[in-house]
Amino acid sequence: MKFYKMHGTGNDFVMLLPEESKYVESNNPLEISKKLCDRHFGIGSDGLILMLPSEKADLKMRIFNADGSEAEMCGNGIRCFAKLAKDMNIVNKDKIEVETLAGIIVPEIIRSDDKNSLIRVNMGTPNLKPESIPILGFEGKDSVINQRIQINDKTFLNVTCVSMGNPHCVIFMDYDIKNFPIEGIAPEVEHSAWFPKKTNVEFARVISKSDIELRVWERGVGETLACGTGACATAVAAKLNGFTNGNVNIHLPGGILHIEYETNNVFMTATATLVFEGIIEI
Ligand SMILES: N[C@@H](CCC[C@H](N)C(=O)O)C(=O)O
Repeated sequence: MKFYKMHGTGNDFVMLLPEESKYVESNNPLEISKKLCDRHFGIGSDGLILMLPSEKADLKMRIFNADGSEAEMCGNGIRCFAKLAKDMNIVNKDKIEVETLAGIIVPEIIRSDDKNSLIRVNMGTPNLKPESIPILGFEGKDSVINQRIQINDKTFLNVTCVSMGNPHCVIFMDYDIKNFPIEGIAPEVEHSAWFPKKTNVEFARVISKSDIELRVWERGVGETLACGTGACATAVAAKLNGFTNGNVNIHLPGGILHIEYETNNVFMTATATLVFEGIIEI
């Protein structure tokens, strides 16, 4: 099976074109994604992305995490998706509509060469309703902003929850984020009873009105070098808390994602890169 290995700021994906995607879709995508994403016995990636025909948009994207679970959306993945679709002549325009489980998302290629493209994505409107994230324990409330949450023996003092189609639990802290023991703490949040669909977990430190340092523990993956929806959720959460303006640079281990959030829609701008292509027997 032909595949393309791509990354967006270090968040890496195995990407398939429509013919291979249709095959995988009808042959247990959960198991195939676990196999392809395995860093020792497979190609190695944070997720598997399928490119499929759509009745509602130019194309449909399905994203499977490395553990085989399906997610609603992937911000870094959709930039890679747009680059691959244009470079492989699956679409013949720079701005495309992509059907996802989080609705129609619109990436636009700003500039491009063989390996790298700069892409701006209209990521849609963030949803703050507790039942949409979903988070339990806040029934009847409009949002979960700057809340104190207890998980097992740990108390998180400033938690803000945002859905970008997928769930995000943003925890602000004044801590040396680079040395934060994320592996020992984040899984308890991801799997906590507060989040019936589990959650992505963001550990954020506000550097200035326009810059945030971030590490992300992704649902179904573990720590990744970057998370597009996580960066958007963090930018929204920071603005709601009054920490930042609408235009922020999110500094992640894999690079910088630029996020714009004024009123309704969130826009994300960053690169998408083709690493290599190959053939694997499945
Ligand atoms: N890396 C992604 C998000 C992928 C899905 C996530 N792990 C989930 O389960 O919601 C991004 O760039 O947004």
